[in-house]
Amino acid sequence: MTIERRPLLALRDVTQSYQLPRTSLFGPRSSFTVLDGIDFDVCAGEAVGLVGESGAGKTTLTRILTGMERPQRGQVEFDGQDLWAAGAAERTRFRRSVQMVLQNPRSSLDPRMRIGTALLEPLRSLRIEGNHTRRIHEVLDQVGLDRSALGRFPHEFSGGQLQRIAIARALMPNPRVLVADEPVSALDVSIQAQVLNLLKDLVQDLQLGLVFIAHDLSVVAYTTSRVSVIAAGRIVEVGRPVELFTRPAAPATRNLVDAVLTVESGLAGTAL
Ligand SMILES: Nc1ncnc2c1ncn2[C@@H]1O[C@H](COP(=O)(O)OP(=O)(O)OP(=O)(O)O)[C@@H](O)[C@H]1O
Repeated sequence: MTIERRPLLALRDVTQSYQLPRTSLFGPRSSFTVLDGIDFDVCAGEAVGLVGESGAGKTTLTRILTGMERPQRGQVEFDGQDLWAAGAAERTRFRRSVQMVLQNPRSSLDPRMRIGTALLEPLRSLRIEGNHTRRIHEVLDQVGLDRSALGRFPHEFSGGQLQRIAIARALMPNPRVLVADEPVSALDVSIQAQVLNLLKDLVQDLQLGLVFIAHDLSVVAYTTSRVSVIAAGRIVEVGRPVELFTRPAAPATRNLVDAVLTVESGLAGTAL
């Protein structure tokens, strides 16, 4: 018996291009295709990875996936509904349901705002009503932070704790999908695993969909069960991370794996 996969969030045949500036006063404007026929999805309780060289299109894909940019062609589907064809109520539901975790919590959290206020902020901006204090306590428990954090400022926390706070902030609207763009690359290696384990636990416990973008292939392999490789705006390979990274088929995947091996052999050659 085959179990039907029902994606929570999906891109279907998404294409995006940008107009380039004219090279002469009356010359034609040419365009640059950043994403070309992209299919990408995530189900509830699933962590999927997105890897690709710099400039491959990851940021643009993320902006479209989170509704920040409208694709020129193709669909963004959330819970089976076309985001850009949906009405205002559906759009609002989407904005609450898909949240981002950014790379550097030191720059994504306002240094002058106490943590309690920072956690309330998404509820205010998304006009979510209810018992906010109870919600804050619930979310602090989910990310393993003490309530004493609420009255403190960002500079009083370590990088790992701050990323927990940033994850808590993303969880406040009770999303169904988290999109994490390099969530541990600004952290010490020793605490990266703690944040990755937290994300993995949240995927299981809350049945979240997680889209995980990172340069570090070992981090992607640890966190996700399926990876898409993007190169020059196209998805060139999809598979289970360990298989993909040990037996890459697409040249772009091979390049990513070779880049890791080059760095590792370079490090092995340095006298520490
Ligand atoms: N608004 C824009 N106008 C023109 N070109 C753009 C625009 N946004 C992105 N690009 C180009 O599209 C390509 C893909 O960019 P994108 O930022 O999505 O890549 P990326 O994979 O996220 O790279 P990185 O990992 O370096 O952030 C790049 O060549 C970039 O210069």
